[in-house]
Amino acid sequence: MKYCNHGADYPDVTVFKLSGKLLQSESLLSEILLVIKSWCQSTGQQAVLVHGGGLYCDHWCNVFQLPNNKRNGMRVTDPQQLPVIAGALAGYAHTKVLSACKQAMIDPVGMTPTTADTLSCQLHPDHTVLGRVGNVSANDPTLTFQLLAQGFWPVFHSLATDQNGECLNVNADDIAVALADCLSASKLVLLSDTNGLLDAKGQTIRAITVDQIKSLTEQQWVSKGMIAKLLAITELFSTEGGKVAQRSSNVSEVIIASGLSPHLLKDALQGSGQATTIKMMANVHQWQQAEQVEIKSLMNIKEAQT
Ligand SMILES: Nc1ncnc2c1ncn2[C@@H]1O[C@H](COP(=O)(O)OP(=O)(O)O)[C@@H](O)[C@H]1O
Ligand SMILES: CC(=O)N[C@@H](CCC(=O)OP(=O)(O)O)C(=O)O
Repeated sequence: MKYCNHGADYPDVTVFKLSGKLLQSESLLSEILLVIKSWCQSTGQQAVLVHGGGLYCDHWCNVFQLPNNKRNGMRVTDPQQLPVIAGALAGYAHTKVLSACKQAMIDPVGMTPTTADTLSCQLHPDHTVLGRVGNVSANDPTLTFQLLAQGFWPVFHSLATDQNGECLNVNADDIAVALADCLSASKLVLLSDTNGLLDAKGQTIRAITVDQIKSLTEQQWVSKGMIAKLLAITELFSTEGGKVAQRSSNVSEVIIASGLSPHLLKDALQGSGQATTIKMMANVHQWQQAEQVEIKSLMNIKEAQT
């Protein structure tokens, strides 16, 4: 990555991704933003927001009798669907988030992921199946850093353009991961509608390491968007000689939590709530000892597999 480890002059950034499911109540959304703001004030972190809007795409595609198909949580996007999807993501959902920021006394600046070449975007490698879906990677954090330095909160939607200026639909989790990489964020927080990754009994798996992700995505009880989310996270890390090695990104911790309750989010950000934390450390026992984390449910999965 081009812009990693760029030294102390740059802000300590946490990227927060808001699922489209959290945008339905503007008052809930602004309460969530207040929790994020207060956490940033107490930790010295600077927030960059990314939002989805999948449920609005579903709704408007149904209204206009357009197809509504997904593969492992990724929307299959026909060219004829794009204007509707663009309106849902970069118009309807985006405006809702900007407006909730105002309610929370936050100064937002709305951003397209490819504005000022922040991210670069190409047609997805699986485009023969997925259609007009994009794949993003880190490129130039300059504008985002300038906005942060001036006290603004950059807010990204997930509609991007490729090198020819063609519009592509990108999964918002992928945007969040690429931004975390681009901004050398120390944390990535993915806010959805479940208390993190749930096991077969519906209990939160509180701690996993990145090298366990692949086998988790093969479990029957992990499906749909959770597969896309977990696979997106692996992009921040790489393995070397069978061991997990951190990629050039700064991210050391990813949290998957619910954004449906400000109270639960507060706990999750303090590391004490019903949420899943994904760390790079390869040895889960080491981590358990180091952080006194309860990972019984995860160990059950491992036992069941052996
Ligand atoms: N094991 C699991 N734990 C939690 N959620 C899961 C699991 N398996 C499937 N899911 C589904 O994945 C969804 C989250 O993915 P997605 O719908 O893409 O969310 P988002 O809107 O946050 O991107 C959850 O709402 C849930 O329905
Ligand atoms: C390619 C792809 O899957 N794009 C997503 C973009 C929106 C999104 O990711 O929204 P949520 O975070 O609310 O799920 C979609 O069309 O639904």
